[in-house]
Amino acid sequence: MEPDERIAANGDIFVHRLKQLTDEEKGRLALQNARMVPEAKAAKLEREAKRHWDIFYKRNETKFFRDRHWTTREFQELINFDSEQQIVFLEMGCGVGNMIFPLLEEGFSNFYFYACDFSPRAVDFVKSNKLYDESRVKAFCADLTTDNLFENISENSVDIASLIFVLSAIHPDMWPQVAHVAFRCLKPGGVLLFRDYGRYDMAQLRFKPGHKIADNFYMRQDGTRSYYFTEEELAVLFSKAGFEILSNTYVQRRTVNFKEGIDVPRIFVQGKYKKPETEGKFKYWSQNSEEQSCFK
Ligand SMILES: C[S@@+](CC[C@H](N)C(=O)[O-])C[C@H]1O[C@@H](n2cnc3c(N)ncnc32)[C@H](O)[C@@H]1O
Repeated sequence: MEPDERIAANGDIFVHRLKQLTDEEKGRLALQNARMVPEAKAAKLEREAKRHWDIFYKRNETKFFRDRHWTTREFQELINFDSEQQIVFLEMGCGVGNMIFPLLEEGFSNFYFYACDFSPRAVDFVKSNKLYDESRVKAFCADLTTDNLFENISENSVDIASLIFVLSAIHPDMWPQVAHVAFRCLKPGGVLLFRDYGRYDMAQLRFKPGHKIADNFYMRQDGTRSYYFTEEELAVLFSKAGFEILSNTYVQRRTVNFKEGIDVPRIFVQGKYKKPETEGKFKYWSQNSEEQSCFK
């Protein structure tokens, strides 16, 4: 497949390419279909999603995810502010705070941080971090597939929100609700920063038969789930929620762990989605006529 060029609402050109599968990789994906997760079990995983993540944090405590030190490099929106300007930041699905604590450490004295997750244990870990300071951070429990975020956050009050490796953990049927919650909490002109797993990332290709729930949606051994996105489906999802797509593209990175001798290529999708200054007035950038017809 040739790289595909598109022009974003802000005039940037994206050059991107969906990973090409080798025959061996196609074989592995076909094998995953041989034994799917039974429907009843998939429904139970959905009902117990919060419990599985809470057990995940009980087992792994704060040791699993690394601090996200790349965020200011990848998301200039975090640093392109007048230092006098007061910024309200919300991390949606914060886990143990691997995004906000590196920012707090770097200063960001004009930021007020909100951080929420539906796992009470994750939120407790955020609150017990030595950098947690109630005058600068508020962590609380919220399920992004419901409205309960608004018990702690007012609508139209957030300048920057983030969804970092969170949407993939949520059932696809619930994504429009999550996108809608993000849209509602942002101020007009506010931006949602997004990163998550990309289609045919090595973690997707590694699943053995017995783990696939639906197309590109899998169950891990510990009962948490993961989806692998194309950039098109994210563009459609967030545009339908009312966002202007500032950027939305595959990024290729490597996961490196020298101690364990690991160095593997990864595929993520990264996006910046803006709530228009005047609601309803935005340009959708897709040149795909089928997708465009969704927005007419
Ligand atoms: C892969 S972790 C990422 C955590 C953090 N954003 C980071 O980058 O380290 C996914 C997080 O999403 C949270 N999560 C999953 N579904 C959620 C939901 N419906 N509402 C709120 N949080 C959710 C999980 O508890 C977990 O902390």
